[in-house]
Amino acid sequence: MSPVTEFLRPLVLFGPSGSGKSTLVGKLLAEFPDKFGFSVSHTTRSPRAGEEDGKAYHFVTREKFLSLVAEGAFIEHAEFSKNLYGTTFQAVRHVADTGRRCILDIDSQGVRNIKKTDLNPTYIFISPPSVAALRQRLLGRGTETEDSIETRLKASVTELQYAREPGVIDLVVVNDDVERAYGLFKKIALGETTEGDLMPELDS
Ligand SMILES: Nc1ncnc2c1ncn2[C@@H]1O[C@H](COP(=O)(O)OP(=O)(O)OP(=O)(O)O)[C@@H](O)[C@H]1O
Repeated sequence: MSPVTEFLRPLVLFGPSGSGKSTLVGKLLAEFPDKFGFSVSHTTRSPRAGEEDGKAYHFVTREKFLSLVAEGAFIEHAEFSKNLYGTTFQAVRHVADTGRRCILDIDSQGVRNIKKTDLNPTYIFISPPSVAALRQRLLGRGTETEDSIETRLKASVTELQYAREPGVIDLVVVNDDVERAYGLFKKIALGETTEGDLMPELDS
């Protein structure tokens, strides 16, 4: 693979809610706005004022969305407040066509779906240093109820078990100190050869 083709392989980030995926991606996009990008999602919700079709979202009818689901066009899709949202394989490929590396923040089911395709991304697991730190960060973010934190912590066990299966991930980044974690994440994202962190035990 040429260095350019190698760089344009999508970058899949997964890891428990609160492990710091958005934080790390936010820093990367701020530092390198022209090198990386997100895919444009499909949605059945109506456009808000100023939202252009194909930019914020691909706005489609429910009927069209469901036909795309039937064709297997989506990496992942979900329903929120009666509207469907999803990421198509095509939208991810399109980012590479514009010369940027596509970043995908998805859960383990999305990873399983991508593994059935020829998209050939690099899989990075963003791990918290401990479950206690994860709980603390979810609390500190102030976006979750106590119930939602417990649900997210339970779901994190599934994500971790899957990440530990042989061959699932390429590299681990432990988000302990954010600047250290970002330094490693940046190297991987830019396609530099580097070793990842060791997967922490995370049993307590
Ligand atoms: N290394 C770090 N040390 C301390 N706090 C951190 C660190 N990294 C991120 N945080 C904080 O932890 C919280 C969770 O981080 P973030 O929202 O990036 O997680 P996420 O993995 O994107 O979660 P979700 O999957 O729910 O979107 C945020 O409030 C963030 O500011």
